Amino acid sequence: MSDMKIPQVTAKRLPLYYRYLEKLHAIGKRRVSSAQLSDALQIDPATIRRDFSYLGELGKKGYGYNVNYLLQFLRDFLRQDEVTNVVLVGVGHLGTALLGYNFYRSHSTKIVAGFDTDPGKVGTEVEGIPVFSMDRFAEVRELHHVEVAILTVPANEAQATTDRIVASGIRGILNFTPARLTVPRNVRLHHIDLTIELQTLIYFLKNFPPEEDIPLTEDGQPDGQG
Ligand SMILES: NC(=O)c1ccc[n+]([C@@H]2O[C@H](COP(=O)([O-])OP(=O)(O)OC[C@H]3O[C@@H](n4cnc5c(N)ncnc54)[C@H](O)[C@@H]3O)[C@@H](O)[C@H]2O)c1
Repeated sequence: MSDMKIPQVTAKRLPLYYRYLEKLHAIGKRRVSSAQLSDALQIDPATIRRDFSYLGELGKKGYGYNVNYLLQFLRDFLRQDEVTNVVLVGVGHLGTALLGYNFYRSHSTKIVAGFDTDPGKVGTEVEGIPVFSMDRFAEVRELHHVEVAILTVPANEAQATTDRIVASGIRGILNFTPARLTVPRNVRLHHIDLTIELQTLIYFLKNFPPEEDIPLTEDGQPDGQG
């Protein structure tokens, strides 16, 4: 169904419709008219009708659209149910916090397993997520079709761990360690360095103070701004 040819402008609007329909569904609404959708999303009703016409016979004249049906249709179309499984390596302080967070705002990403070398952690569950030994990495990765790993091991373990998980089939790494990692060209590496983020914030605060910090002249104009 998602291979259906629809104009790009329409395809871009589909997630907007989807999110709004999800809201309607959550409050128990069963029907919606193109005029109501138009009001809520600020999209011309004719455009909405045309967009939906690309998707097939979805609405009846004078009845509007069935929220449930439309939602299911768009869900299939957008494959919103498809979840990307992710693993986390290094279930320490930061790793535990991230397992607890588990990207709860996204329905499409989920940490399915943690890995650690500490025998005291292996075989336990942290925030309901099982922790495995590194020996089982390849097996668990394959079982859950995981291509993305979050790295929260100590910096001096980061490169060796990276080499190991990449050899097991990981193709994307979110690196929270301060280590500068080397990966093959077919692996995507994203680095999150909280120290640099914090220092950048402090630098900007010092050198480019927010508006409120600019001293005002007596008549309320920013000082030295003419
Ligand atoms: N804690 C923070 O606020 C914070 C913030 C930013 C970045 N970091 C970085 O994140 C990383 C983790 O920090 P932390 O405070 O959670 O450390 P931590 O020592 O609490 O946790 C590290 C975990 O990794 C495990 N581990 C060690 N070697 C391993 C290996 N080879 N394979 C798998 N697991 C291994 C340890 O057993 C431990 O559970 C560090 O590199 C740190 O610099 C931490």
